[in-house]
Amino acid sequence: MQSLSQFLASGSTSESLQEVLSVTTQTCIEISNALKKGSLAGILGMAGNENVQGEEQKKLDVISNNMLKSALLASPVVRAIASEEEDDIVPAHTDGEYLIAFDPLDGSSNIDINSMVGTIFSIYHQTGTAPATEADFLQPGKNQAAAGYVLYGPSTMLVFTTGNGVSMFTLDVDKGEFVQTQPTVEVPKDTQEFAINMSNQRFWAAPMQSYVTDLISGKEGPREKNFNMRWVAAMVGDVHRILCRGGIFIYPWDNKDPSKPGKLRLMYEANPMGMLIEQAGGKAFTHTDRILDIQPEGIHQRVAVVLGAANEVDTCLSYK
Ligand SMILES: O=P(O)(O)OC[C@H]1O[C@](O)(COP(=O)(O)O)[C@@H](O)[C@@H]1O
Ligand SMILES: [Mg+2]
Ligand SMILES: [Mg+2]
Repeated sequence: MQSLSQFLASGSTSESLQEVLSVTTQTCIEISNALKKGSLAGILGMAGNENVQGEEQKKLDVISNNMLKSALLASPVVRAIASEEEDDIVPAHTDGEYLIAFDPLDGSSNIDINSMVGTIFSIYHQTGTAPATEADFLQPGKNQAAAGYVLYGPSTMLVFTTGNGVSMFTLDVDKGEFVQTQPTVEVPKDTQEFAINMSNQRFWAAPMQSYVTDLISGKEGPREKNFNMRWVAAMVGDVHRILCRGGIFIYPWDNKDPSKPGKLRLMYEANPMGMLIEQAGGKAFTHTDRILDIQPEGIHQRVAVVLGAANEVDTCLSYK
């Protein structure tokens, strides 16, 4: 089995992109090791701060953010970073070539119950002669040079794309390196499994209410088949399941909190996952637009997300 470094060196990935991927994934191995210690290392629980989006930070949100931030800022190929846990972008090297946006710990509410969490990253190639600014990050997701995540589950897995399909790697804990365990990934076009937080049902728009009502009506309803439901409460876990066995994941628009009509972040969650899903043959939309075409207006922008099995995404969006 190929190690990550062998895989990267054998393809067409530039040396500088290999460096960014290597720094990011090595740091994720360190995060994985920290997570394995859990309570023993005193790293669970609240940090006592809020992030820029008004969310309570867990200690591990802060720890994983600091680990990625310091490792990436030290790399000469990095031009700047943006993180869900940082108010503003952080410029690194003016002559660096890459902008990296990341969600250092996705699924924070799972940390204290020892359930799945992950790190999601999105990489853009961008050069310039002045220090990077927020405007440099405001590019549509279709410009991503690479995107991926590390899932900290029963095993630690790396899933990423550089625009030539998706491959999966598993952490060999004895060697401390990722090895390729699945060279190609394809999301089947049809599915009988959906993921949505049903507790928000009353806050959704009418078309989403109708779509989900039809799903749960099963064989006796208009869809004439039974659907199963799963919700990991960590997008990284739900998307991983879809890449492994198919399905549709939805975090729709809702009117629960008018300041957050979509919960998921465009730059740190929707764009990287959108690229992975498209590269695996699926679709990724808001209620109206292809996610990767959205021109971002701010680094912490939130969007509605409907992604996964191509035909099921089409069916969901056909409800008006
Ligand atoms: O609280 P809910 O509605 O179950 O939301 C879960 C969603 O929120 C998120 O946890 C948000 O991510 P963070 O943990 O990075 O804030 C997604 O991963 C997940 O899909
Ligand atoms: Mg997240
Ligand atoms: Mg997070």
